[in-house]
Amino acid sequence: MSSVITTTGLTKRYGRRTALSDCTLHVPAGHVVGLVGPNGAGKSTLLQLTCGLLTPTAGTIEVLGETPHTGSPRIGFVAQDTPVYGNLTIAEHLRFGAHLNPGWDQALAEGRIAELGLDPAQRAGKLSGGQRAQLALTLAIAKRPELLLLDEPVAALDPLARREFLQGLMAYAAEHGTSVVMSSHLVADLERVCDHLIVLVNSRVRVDGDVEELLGTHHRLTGPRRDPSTLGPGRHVVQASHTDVQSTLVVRSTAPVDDPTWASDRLDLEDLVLAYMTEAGAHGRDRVLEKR
Ligand SMILES: Nc1ncnc2c1ncn2[C@@H]1O[C@H](COP(=O)(O)OP(=O)(O)OP(=O)(O)O)[C@@H](O)[C@H]1O
Repeated sequence: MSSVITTTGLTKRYGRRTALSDCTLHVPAGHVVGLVGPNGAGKSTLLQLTCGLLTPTAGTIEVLGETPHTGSPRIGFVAQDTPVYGNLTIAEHLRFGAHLNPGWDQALAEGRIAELGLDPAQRAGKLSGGQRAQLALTLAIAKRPELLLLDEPVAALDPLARREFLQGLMAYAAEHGTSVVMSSHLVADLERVCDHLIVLVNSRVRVDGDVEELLGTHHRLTGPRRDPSTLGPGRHVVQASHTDVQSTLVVRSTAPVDDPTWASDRLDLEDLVLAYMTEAGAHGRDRVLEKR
């Protein structure tokens, strides 16, 4: 499977602060990828490295087969603060986009502005936060990029606008074969649209995989209290909590857990992400339980 983003040992430090550490990833082409993690985990840093706005401190990154550089017409990037020019009208933004981008699709841009009910003569500075986000997305997709990078694109949108935005994005990506990487804290939204998930915690990649496969291999086990190390080989305990009498584990395992004293449930994506975030917060390290 071809990759749109390949990183090896990718590390970014700002002075003494490490924003991204030893990150090795293969983001498959033609997918909608969710990028999640707590505040400060390194999501924006990874997206900015991907579009060439930042350069690595160590390690390598290749995007669409080349070293990323700013201004690439092959990459559309919508930053977290959805930058637009307050004094320019929407129509002027579109003209600016057409001037800068050889593959600019004016009909797509105008059609989207009309669908959103926005007046092309309106100055961007007078738009609401959600409307600015929609304008920024329109500018990014009208470039007809091969890869679309969106940093918390739905944060400013109301629930209905969010659903419409995500449905529109999926339809667009499927129709044009565009790869999308989208960061968000709204994991339930991502579960509806993403088929690949990356979880960053404490500057490190904790999960990188196909959503279906992740949901199929993670389980919540509940049973009488015991030491999780009795689970056997090949089981990665992501999160463990105990009362006096009961243990609850979130486990990653390819083989079924055949001990009948455990009750096993599937997780949704939000539970899965929270398990990785909670465990990292509590212990800050992996706990892989292998029987020797
Ligand atoms: N320009 C900068 N100078 C110094 N430190 C920075 C800079 N940008 C980010 N950082 C630090 O790098 C770390 C990762 O930040 P980043 O913005 O990538 O996280 P994030 O996962 O996108 O967070 P959020 O969900 O809050 O947007 C944080 O500790 C942040 O304080």
